[in-house]
Amino acid sequence: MTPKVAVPKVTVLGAGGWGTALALSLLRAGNCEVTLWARREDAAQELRSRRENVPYLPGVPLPPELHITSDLTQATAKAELALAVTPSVGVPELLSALPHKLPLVLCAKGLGPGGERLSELARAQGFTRLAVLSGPNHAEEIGRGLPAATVIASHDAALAARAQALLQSASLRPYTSSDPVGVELGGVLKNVLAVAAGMVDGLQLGDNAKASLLTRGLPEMARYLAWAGAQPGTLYGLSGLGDLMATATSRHSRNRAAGEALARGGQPEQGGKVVEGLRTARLLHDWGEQHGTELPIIHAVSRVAAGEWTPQRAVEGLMERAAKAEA
Ligand SMILES: NC(=O)C1=CN([C@@H]2O[C@H](COP(=O)(O)OP(=O)(O)OC[C@H]3O[C@@H](n4cnc5c(N)ncnc54)[C@H](O)[C@@H]3O)[C@@H](O)[C@H]2O)C=CC1
Ligand SMILES: O=C(CO)COP(=O)(O)O
Repeated sequence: MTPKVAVPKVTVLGAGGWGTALALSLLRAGNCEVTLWARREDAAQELRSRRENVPYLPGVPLPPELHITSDLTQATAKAELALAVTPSVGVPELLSALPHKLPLVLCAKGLGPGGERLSELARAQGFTRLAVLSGPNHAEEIGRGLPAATVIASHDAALAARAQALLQSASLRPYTSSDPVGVELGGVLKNVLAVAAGMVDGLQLGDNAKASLLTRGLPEMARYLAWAGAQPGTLYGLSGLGDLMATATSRHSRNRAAGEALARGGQPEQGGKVVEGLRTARLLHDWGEQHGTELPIIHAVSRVAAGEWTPQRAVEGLMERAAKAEA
């Protein structure tokens, strides 16, 4: 009799749109058993009974083999790997409830309460096996199995390769990277520029304005990434430019839609869905002031999001800056 080979178990922590899409991606890859953890038992029950994530990923069936629980101990007990996919504000609480030996792939695109990288928070809490996953990946498309690429970055090459092997499928192509700082921050900063792009859409300023704004946003991203110690080329990969292109132009992007709503005088956050770029804009704005670093577009988004400037005032402010060379 051939001995039974244990199937690896992977848990996805966070049952919003992105957590659900990643759980489906792991199932499609077919190399592990997958558990999806929801913070609230009523949400877990709803997912189990409807077999659909109606609030966050409607129209995508959840197959019967997807385990769903709100019991964190049960979700992580036998997991060889966990994907942390709550919004960034929920990450500190999640980390404090997890065993430090659990290998973690951080998938949120936001910063900690004091502007820390989420991987910095995790390391400070005692986690040693850490990776980040980021790229041009709208949950609405990945959830439906449309083809996409992403990046899994870690100083722990074996962990990045393992996560890559567990996620690689006909519809998702994960690359590995040894620059977790650059990969994590690309997804964080592009959200702010996506809000700005949404404002351009809302104000109907045209394609030239949007291309100019996004291109001039890149040096702002580069300044922050350089300060954080990222490798310079990472900004121009999938997790930087790639995600910026996807988010700033997509009908799916909550960040872009939030900017559009702000420009039209509406509410930026709708349906309980997280808009990371609004909070990130303020944290980066504060960092820029502290370090004397010019971040004019990020600064403008932060002012508009805080209700301190009108979107028109932000445009004037950007257009009336002193003349300078492009570099
Ligand atoms: N939606 C997308 O296409 C993508 C999202 N991301 C990032 O993934 C993270 C999660 O985003 P989504 O899944 O889209 O969010 P979502 O807005 O679809 O859902 C948020 C989920 O998190 C839960 N939640 C809220 N606060 C929580 C907390 N304190 N602790 C635990 N759970 C909490 C909510 O109940 C809900 O299930 C964000 O950082 C986002 O930027 C990254 C790539 C793609
Ligand atoms: O990060 C994303 C796509 O890569 C999702 O962007 P939004 O949060 O703006 O929807």
